[in-house]
Amino acid sequence: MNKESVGIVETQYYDINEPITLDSGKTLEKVTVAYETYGELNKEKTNAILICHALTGDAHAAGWHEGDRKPGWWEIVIGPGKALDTEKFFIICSNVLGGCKGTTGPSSINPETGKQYGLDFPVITIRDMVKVQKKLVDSFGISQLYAIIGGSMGGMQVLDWMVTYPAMMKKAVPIATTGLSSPQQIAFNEVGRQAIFSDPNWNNGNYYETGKIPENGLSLARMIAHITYLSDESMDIKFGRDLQDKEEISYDFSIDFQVESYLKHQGETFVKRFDANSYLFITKAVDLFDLSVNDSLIDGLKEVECKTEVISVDSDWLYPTEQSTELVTALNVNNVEVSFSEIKSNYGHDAFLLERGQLNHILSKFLSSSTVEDLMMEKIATIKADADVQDAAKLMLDKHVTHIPVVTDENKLIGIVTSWDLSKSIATNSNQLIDIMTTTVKYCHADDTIEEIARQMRKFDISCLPVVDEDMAVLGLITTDQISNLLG
Ligand SMILES: CC(=O)SCCNC(=O)CCNC(=O)[C@H](O)C(C)(C)COP(=O)(O)OP(=O)(O)OC[C@H]1O[C@@H](n2cnc3c(N)ncnc32)[C@H](O)[C@@H]1OP(=O)(O)O
Ligand SMILES: N[C@@H](CCO)C(=O)O
Repeated sequence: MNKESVGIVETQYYDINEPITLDSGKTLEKVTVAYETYGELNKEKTNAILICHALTGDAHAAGWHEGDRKPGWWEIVIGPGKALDTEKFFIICSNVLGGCKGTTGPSSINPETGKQYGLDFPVITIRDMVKVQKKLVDSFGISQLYAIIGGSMGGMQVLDWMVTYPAMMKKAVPIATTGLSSPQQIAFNEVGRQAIFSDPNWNNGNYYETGKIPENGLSLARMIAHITYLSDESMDIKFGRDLQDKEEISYDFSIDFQVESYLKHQGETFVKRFDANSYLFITKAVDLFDLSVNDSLIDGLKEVECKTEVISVDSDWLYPTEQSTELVTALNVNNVEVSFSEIKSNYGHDAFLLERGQLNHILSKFLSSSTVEDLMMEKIATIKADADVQDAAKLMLDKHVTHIPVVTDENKLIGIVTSWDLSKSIATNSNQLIDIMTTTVKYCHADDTIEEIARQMRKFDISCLPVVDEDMAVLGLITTDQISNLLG
């Protein structure tokens, strides 16, 4: 285990205690979500980052499960000192709805029958996966994520979050992905599904009790898909035309080339870790993904509010760079603050799982906070000047805060009341907020730099500043604790 790792971790489980209505109109009465977290959630709950996994990933993004020979799938970027620095951020990653690694999916028990769902599991969409993730995020009491990040199908979830819950994140990073699945992407998924359907062991999805799983079909599906995750160049570098365990070609249909052996290995290891029915449902969700409205991604992304970094891979022919630049264009047209990076790699699509240096560089640059807007708490408690001191005290206890901006009916800042002011009220025996609140209140703007306001806060020895717009309307609060937490 290397010293930048989060170390030994365990998957946890969250039961959603209400039915989930899906895009199809069907309902899942009971959903369990498998998830892992790394790092600490700060007391303002402003440092959470949600990681969304790709097609066959799971909640185990970083660290080690006891006894495993490999760490989580994104160990290269998650951990102390890495881009997703667990000394600053609270990282959450959950297994998707429909998966087979702890979250409810076709291999889970259907409460209505007491048997595995199989094909009785409803068809799900990326939005349904996101809906389930939102319930998990809500369960932590997080009202806004600092960022949401994911590659491939994980990038689709990121984009869906940006559209469905636009105020739920400050920053988003969709990687090696698309706003809608192309015919070629659907075609590869369909070939994989047909491989599973054609395996007699698949038995219309009823194989859990027969003990005979559709290994051949699932393995073939993975071999086909795996080719699309590589590039011609990387295959050439890895294998060339080298022979596997033989000096000469054998003129039969046994394995001659290393690449054949490699693909066989990829297929064989995959069937040990993945459920064939999950593969059907999740690839279907990918195929159905389409954020365009009236055939337009510009219309589809018009609700997006957060700062976005779109990342592609130059050798990715499955989710080519053009699909990322289409996203960038659509976000630009919608006045979203968007930046774009193309990873230079010969790995192909899977580069988003492998290119440690470039990913750490791009992600840490994008995630580092430079303006008040990046760090401030939104959706904060405010109070009117005609309230009494007891109302303010109750609000502070309820919301676990020590500073409340005092505002007019139009939400304009006219003062601030702090826990210190409340003690003044006892000393002076005054019950009206107006008598004890501070009216010469210092404030800042969303586009002020963190350095600038940190200097101001030090100079005036204050630990909290209201953030206002040009009309003095309150937008949020920023505290010295948040600044020191997230700047490290
Ligand atoms: C969110 C997520 O995406 S999670 C899911 C990600 N994980 C996967 O997709 C798992 C399968 N995919 C892979 O292994 C991907 O290629 C990656 C990106 C994860 C890893 O890539 P790389 O480190 O370049 O590994 P590579 O593609 O060379 O595969 C190495 C494996 O092939 C095996 N292999 C290499 N050459 C041969 C060969 N000639 N014959 C047989 N097996 C071979 C290695 O022994 C190794 O096996 P192991 O994984 O069981 O240890
Ligand atoms: N190889 C990764 C990426 C696919 O997009 C996976 O299997 O999830």
